[in-house]
Order: sequence, then structure tokens, then C-alpha cells
Amino acid sequence: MTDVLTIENLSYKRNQKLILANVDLTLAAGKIVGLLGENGAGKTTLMRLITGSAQGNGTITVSGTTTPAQRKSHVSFSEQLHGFSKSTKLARVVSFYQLVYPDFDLKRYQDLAAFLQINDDLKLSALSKGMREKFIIALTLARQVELYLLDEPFSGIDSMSRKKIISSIIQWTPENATLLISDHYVTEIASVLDEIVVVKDQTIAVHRGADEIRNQTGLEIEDYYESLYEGGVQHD
Ligand SMILES: Nc1ncnc2c1ncn2[C@@H]1O[C@H](COP(=O)(O)OP(=O)(O)OP(=O)(O)O)[C@@H](O)[C@H]1O
Repeated sequence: MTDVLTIENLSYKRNQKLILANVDLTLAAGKIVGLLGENGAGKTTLMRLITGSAQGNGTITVSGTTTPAQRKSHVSFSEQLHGFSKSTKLARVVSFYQLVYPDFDLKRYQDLAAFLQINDDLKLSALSKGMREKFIIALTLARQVELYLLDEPFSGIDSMSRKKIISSIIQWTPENATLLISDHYVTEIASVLDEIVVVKDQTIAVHRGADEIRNQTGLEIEDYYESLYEGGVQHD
């Protein structure tokens, strides 16, 4: 099976503080992967390192490319849109994405926007937290790439919409693409995950298949995840 992401011996410091160390991770194509870890564990940082917007030591390969500029064309990351003024209309943000990302698929965006009930005539300032998150999900998944990174995509989204999005997330992820989702609601995403990756103690403490966990430990994903914090974790 093809690998879409390979991270070798990655470490990252910020203001003299070690955030991540000895990170090794390989993700195969076509997987939905949960990125789990406590607040401040380094999940967002790991995503920023993968996209190249943060620079660490080590090697990161995405679809065979290693430089940050090349990697960016293979990864779609849920940007927080901080660069846009509040009065910008969503339609303008979409036009900007079309301009910047040659792989941005407008039809796909429109389908996602319809599914998520996003109104492009609104200004960014008119969006509630949940609406803004839905818009970010639509923008991120509308690109045609091999690797999607969704950083806590559902935190402000009401539970009915969240369930609807999660249950159809496979439908919105191109075949052979891999989706890495960081989330605190492990229980809700557990059913769609093929694998989990746990960031703990400045490194990747666990990378295991969801079915393997269920079969080998007899635990559901959320119970297994909680058990890592009760009795310490065996690094594998
Ligand atoms: N702008 C920043 N300046 C200094 N330190 C930062 C900054 N952003 C993150 N950090 C530090 O990097 C570490 C990892 O943070 P990160 O945001 O990657 O964690 P996270 O796992 O995504 O957390 P959360 O679940 O709360 O979003 C934390 O110790 C945090 O304090």
C-alpha cells in the first residue's frame, strides 16, 4: 500500500521549550485517522509541521515530496482564516482559494456548502462559531489532495450537525486520500476511524488500527484512549 505521509525523527522546539521529539509516523493512503492527545500535547503543532508552516528538525515526506513548498500542494489544512478581514464575504474567500490552490474543486465546494448549509453571501463577521467551522471544513475538503488535516473541526458545531458530518465524512474524502482529524470528542468520531495516533509526552505514544485495538484489547476506542492516561502507556 502507498504511504501518503512519512515523518522521520522529527523534533520541534518553541522558545527553548521542547514541544515534540523523536516523532516517527507513517500513514498509508486511504485512511481516516484520529489524532488524539490532551490540551497542549502538540496536535496542532504536528499539523503545522506537516504543512510546512512550522519548521522542525527531521524529515517529513508527503506523497514523495519533502520541501515545505512541494508538500503544501499535497496537503489541505483547516486554516483558521485569520488573514481575512471580518467584512469579507464567504464568496470572496472561495474565489481566493480558487486562485491560490489550482486543485480547488469549485463543484465539490458547492456540494459541500449545500450539504453544510453555508450561505456564501454572508460576511465572515456574520458567522457563528459553528457556521465558521462548517465553512472551514468545506474549504479544506474542496481541495483535491492526498492528505487532509482537520484540526478540531467540530468543537463549535451542534451535536446533530456534527453527527451528520461525521457519518458522511468518508463520502467527502476522495478515495486513496488520507484524513487526519484531531478531536476531543473521541466517542463521536470513533466509528469512522481506521487508526488512531496519540500524542503524549512530546511524542507519538501510540499508532494503532481501530479494529486491532478492539480485537486485541476488547476495548472501545474511547475506553482504550482513556486507559492510556490511567496506567501509563507502553510506547510502541
Ligand atoms: N504561539 C505559541 N507560542 C508559544 N507556545 C505555543 C504556541 N502555540 C502552542 N504553543 C505550545 O506548544 C505546545 C503544543 O501546543 P498545540 O497547540 O500544538 O497543542 P494541541 O495538542 O493542539 O492542544 P489543544 O488540544 O489544546 O488544541 C503547548 O505546550 C503550547 O503551550
